[in-house]
Amino acid sequence: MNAHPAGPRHADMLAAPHLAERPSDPAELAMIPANVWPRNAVRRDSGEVEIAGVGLTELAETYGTPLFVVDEADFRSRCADMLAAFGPYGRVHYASKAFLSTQVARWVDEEGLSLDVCTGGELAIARHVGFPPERIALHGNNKSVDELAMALDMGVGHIVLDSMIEIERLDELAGARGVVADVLVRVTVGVEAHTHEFISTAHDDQKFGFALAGGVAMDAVRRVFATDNLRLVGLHSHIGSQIFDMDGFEVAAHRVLGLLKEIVAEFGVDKTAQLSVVDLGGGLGISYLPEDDPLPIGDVAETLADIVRRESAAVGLPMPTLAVEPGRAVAGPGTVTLYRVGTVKVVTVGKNLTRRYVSVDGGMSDNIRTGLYQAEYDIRLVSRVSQTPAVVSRVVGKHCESGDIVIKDCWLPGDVGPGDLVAVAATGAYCYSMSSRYNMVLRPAVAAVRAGSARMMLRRETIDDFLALEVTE
Ligand SMILES: Cc1ncc(COP(=O)(O)O)c(C=O)c1O
Ligand SMILES: N[C@@H](CCCC[NH3+])C(=O)O
Repeated sequence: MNAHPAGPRHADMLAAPHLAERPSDPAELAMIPANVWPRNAVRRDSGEVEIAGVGLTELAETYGTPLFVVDEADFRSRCADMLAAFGPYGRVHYASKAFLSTQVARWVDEEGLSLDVCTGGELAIARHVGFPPERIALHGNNKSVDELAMALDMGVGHIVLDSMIEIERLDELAGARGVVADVLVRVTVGVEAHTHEFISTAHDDQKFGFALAGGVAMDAVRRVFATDNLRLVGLHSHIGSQIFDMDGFEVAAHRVLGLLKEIVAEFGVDKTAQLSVVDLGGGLGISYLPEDDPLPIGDVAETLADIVRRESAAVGLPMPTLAVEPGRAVAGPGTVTLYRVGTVKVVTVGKNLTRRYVSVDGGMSDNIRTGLYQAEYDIRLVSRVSQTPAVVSRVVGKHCESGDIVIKDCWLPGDVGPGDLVAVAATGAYCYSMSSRYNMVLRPAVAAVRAGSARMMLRRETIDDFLALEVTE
């Protein structure tokens, strides 16, 4: 039974026509969907939500809001799941762009994963914690001379080549140091992954890698073989992000193995013996909404391994080492962003049509994904439960931008108001790491919770941090 009067229901559904039916039972709004929220998140009998035994109200009081709350055991268990699933076939590199801090780098190391970095900054964090360099891979479409030199000096495991200029640059740098650098060639396989345009990376018209089309990738391989100081150890492909459908990986593997066959045919089995890695990149999707249903990671690993085994057999090559680079699937689900509600406003947007704006104390500076990709999230009132019927709400931030939307349309209890705590789930990937200083809003703190206690991972930014950059005469 729907407890809300028919008129307003009609009105607010019109304001958000794509939203699912109004939850008829307030308990539905109070639930914490296990497939979206951190593994150790539960709602207590008191109504408050806890993560790993620590109440979110207490966390807000201790550290302030907005606050990223990281369930450490969740992060570590996803590393372990990845290793269990892919370990038998090869290697797992955590894509640190999703979220990196010194503590995260240590967790990744302790859990036995390798680490992908894309910049000197990410590399520096890895170096700072003594991450074993042989388990680090360096990516990036525009690595500077300094970044390449730093990677060589650290002795990283391999570097993923992305342009002809970079091949020359790295060859020279390696030669000057008297070392031979292990490299992968990043191949753009021409696949449109079923994802947002800005996060799909293997269609032809974009900036990453060497195109298979027109023989560009093969030319890059030839150039690498012609150098004195580079050793080609594998091929790399990354087709995009937040992918649920394995078809894109199948096409990618087919094309990468096709190229491998060409390489072996041209250079012979002996000269290509070291060429043993096929890296299919990252992109494994996660549940942002309760209805999202990605394949279990074990099934993903088996499917990818089957594809690579089949495709290599088809071209008469042995099964290569399969490498993957998940970022979101490791870091995403174990973190929530905790906000405090500041204001609520009901705005008339048409005849008999209103929209309710719930403003929180963060916004596009801590989560740009809604604005950039029209990303959708699950949000819950976490400081209490409410018996008030659900109302369509738009959760917005505090920035001077009408596009500063955290959640475009969602159901929240009708009495959510100033002082309430709400939390947005699955914000562990690409939220803090893509955060900005817009409007001089301080970057949130990040706290880790584990077995009933909390500690700071990254403190909140301060005005003094801003002022420290200012150069005064
Ligand atoms: C080369 C490469 N590897 C790995 C990743 C990680 O992707 P995801 O976080 O979707 O697993 C990315 C980002 O999409 C990437 O560009
Ligand atoms: N940053 C994107 C994905 C691209 C990641 C790097 N290639 C996201 O938030 O989904």
